[in-house]
Amino acid sequence: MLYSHVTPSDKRAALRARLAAGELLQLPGAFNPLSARLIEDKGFDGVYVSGAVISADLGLPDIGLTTLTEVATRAGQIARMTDLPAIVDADTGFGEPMNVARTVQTLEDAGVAGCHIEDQVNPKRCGHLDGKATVDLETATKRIRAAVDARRDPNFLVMARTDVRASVEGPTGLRVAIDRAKALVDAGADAIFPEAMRDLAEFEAVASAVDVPVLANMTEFGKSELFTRDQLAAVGVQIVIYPVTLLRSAMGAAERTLDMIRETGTQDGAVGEMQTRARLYELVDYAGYNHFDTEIFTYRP
Ligand SMILES: C[C@](O)(C(=O)O)[C@H](CC(=O)O)C(=O)O
Ligand SMILES: [Mg+2]
Repeated sequence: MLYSHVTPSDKRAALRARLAAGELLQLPGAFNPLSARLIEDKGFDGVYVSGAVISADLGLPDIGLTTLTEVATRAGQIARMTDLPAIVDADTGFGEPMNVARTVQTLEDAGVAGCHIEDQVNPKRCGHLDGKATVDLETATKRIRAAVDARRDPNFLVMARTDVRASVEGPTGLRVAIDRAKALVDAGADAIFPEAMRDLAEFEAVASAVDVPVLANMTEFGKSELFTRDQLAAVGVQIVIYPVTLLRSAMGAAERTLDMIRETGTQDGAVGEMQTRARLYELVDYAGYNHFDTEIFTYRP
């Protein structure tokens, strides 16, 4: 009822413990606070808050137009609705090292369990688009060091994302990505997000080169194939995100329903696919609110 009863520091400690135990964690992207409840209800390990989704939700392309305030607010709204840890996409940290420090403290205050900071130039773009440019290693490591120094909860997970694998300007390629991943771990990164890996062998090469958890981004229509949990576990990946999957699914269903209403004059044929009123009420825990007033939950299916 109302919100998660697990504190942000307990969520962070739990996330750390599971990663330290060598588990593989699956984090679907929540496109709103309600979907975070669904992710928890279905037994997932955590919730991802995607920059691409926050941008798309606002009708914007994912090219660094969103602000720290917008991202932290949305991440906080999502994080507070679930007992699961939430990891948020902090893009480039919203500026250079001093901004990164402020970003980390703001995200800590928002109650998330961790974030990732990438080495693209400002303004960034979606990691699976062509034409990306990355900063030099010194700037990339400074961002991570600033993030690590700024956090007040040592369990807040600072993850470094490197986009060099598929960048066209600046250093590029798998070898550079691996060297950079190692340098980012030396700078204090708790985990590595190697963006736009081409195959399982590339994930394996990164995972075996660093002694921190590695994240695999299973985004659709991108540069990486969609591997299964077991395939990724076998090559040493520990965190898997499905960043835009639920938004794409929901928007696909919305489009089909709109077409149906236009074509047939009614949504009746789509009702079977919809989440029922009863299920929605279950997710928002209407019944729990009877604690305050027994007249609130009067709905019977
Ligand atoms: C993971 C990602 O950074 C995101 O914002 O969710 C995106 C996902 C996408 O655009 O499909 C990315 O750059 O990979
Ligand atoms: Mg992003």
